[in-house]
Parts: sequence; C-alpha cells; structure tokens
Amino acid sequence: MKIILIGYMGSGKSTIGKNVSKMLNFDFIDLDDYIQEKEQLTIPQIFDRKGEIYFRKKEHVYLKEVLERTDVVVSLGGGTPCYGSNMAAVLSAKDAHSVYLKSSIPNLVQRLLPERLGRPLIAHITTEEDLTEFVGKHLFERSYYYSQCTKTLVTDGKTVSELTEEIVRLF
Ligand SMILES: Nc1ncnc2c1ncn2[C@@H]1O[C@H](COP(=O)(O)OP(=O)(O)O)[C@@H](O)[C@H]1O
Ligand SMILES: O=C(O)C1=C[C@@H](OP(=O)(O)O)[C@@H](O)[C@H](O)C1
Ligand SMILES: [Mg+2]
Repeated sequence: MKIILIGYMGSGKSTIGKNVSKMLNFDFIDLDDYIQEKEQLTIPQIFDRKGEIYFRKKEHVYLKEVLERTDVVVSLGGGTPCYGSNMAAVLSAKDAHSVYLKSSIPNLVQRLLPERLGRPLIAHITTEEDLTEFVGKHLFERSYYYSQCTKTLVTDGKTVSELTEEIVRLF
C-alpha cells in the first residue's frame, strides 16, 4: 500500500507523513528531500540556478520513480499534483491512497510566514497581507487538483499527532 499526502505549502505534508510512516512501520519519502538528494542541490538552489521549469520536470520524473514503491508514505510538494499528468499518475498508481490535507488560508499564512525562505515561490513575500493575497489566489487555482484526492482531512484546530492518528485510523 502507498499513502500519498497532498496539500498546499504549509499544510503539514512533510511533518505528518513522517509520523504516519513511523506508526505504520512504512518507509517514508518526502518528494522534495528525494529531489534534493538526487540533484545534490537544495530546493531554493534548484529554482535559483536551474529555474522552476527544470524543477517541475525533475519533480515529474522522481514522482514516477517513488510511485513504484510499496508500503510507503509519500509526502509530495505543494505543486506536485498541479502539473502535467502528475495527479493522474497518483490516482492510477497501484494500491495508492491520496489524502488531501486541507488547511484554511489564515492557518497556512501563519505557518508559512516564518518558513517562507525555504520555499522559493513565496520567499519574496514579506508581509502577512501580501502572503494572504498570494495564498488565497494560488490555493483557489490548485484546489481543482487537491480535491481529486480519495480522502480529505481538514487540519484546522488539530495537532500534528491528532492528524497522524486520524490518517493511521483511515488505513
Ligand atoms: N496541524 C498542525 N498544527 C500546527 N503546526 C503544524 C501542523 N501541521 C504542520 N505544522 C507546522 O507547519 C510547518 C509546515 O509544515 P510542513 O510539514 O513543512 O508542511 P508542508 O510539507 O505541507 O509544506 C511546520 O513548522 C510544521 O511543524
Ligand atoms: O507549492 C509548490 O509549488 C512547492 C512546494 C514545496 O513543497 P512543500 O509543499 O512541502 O512546501 C516545494 O516542492 C517547492 O518549494 C514548490
Ligand atoms: Mg513539505
């Protein structure tokens, strides 16, 4: 079985995915970490030196690789399902269950403000007001893809351990 965590930047995919994998005794792959390791560059370095189109191409190639794995929890990047055939690949992967971690705009903004520098798409946004406007528009565009997941979990008002347990209970 594969559990694929999907959602906007800051929704908790990386943090919760790791915890779920430990509880289920599954392997854990964070697609961003996998890309960084394969490319020997950090995500900001890839965007800066090679550009976003290069990142999206590699993200697609490595997604296909990790979808071959079994007994694994995979945390995608926030943009992964929104490009090319990636969401179709997730939905058609063998024995794969996709979970959308759905978070409100104010919650995402609060989590992302102190962590924006590691995320090239928002690193240049300095105020809460501007980040709220950006996340609102971007999430609206991306929700079309996120909502195709087989399960949706609302994260607002829940701790990482509560969400971890909820996912473990689902499977
Ligand atoms: N349910 C939650 N409650 C409080 N903080 C959370 C929750 N989920 C994630 N976080 C925090 O939000 C930040 C972003 O989480 P992360 O796992 O990196 O998200 P993603 O991989 O979806 O971008 C981290 O500092 C994480 O500890
Ligand atoms: O939303 C996006 O397009 C991105 C999200 C990031 O992952 P997180 O969602 O884990 O922050 C990372 O893949 C990259 O910075 C691009
Ligand atoms: Mg992440």
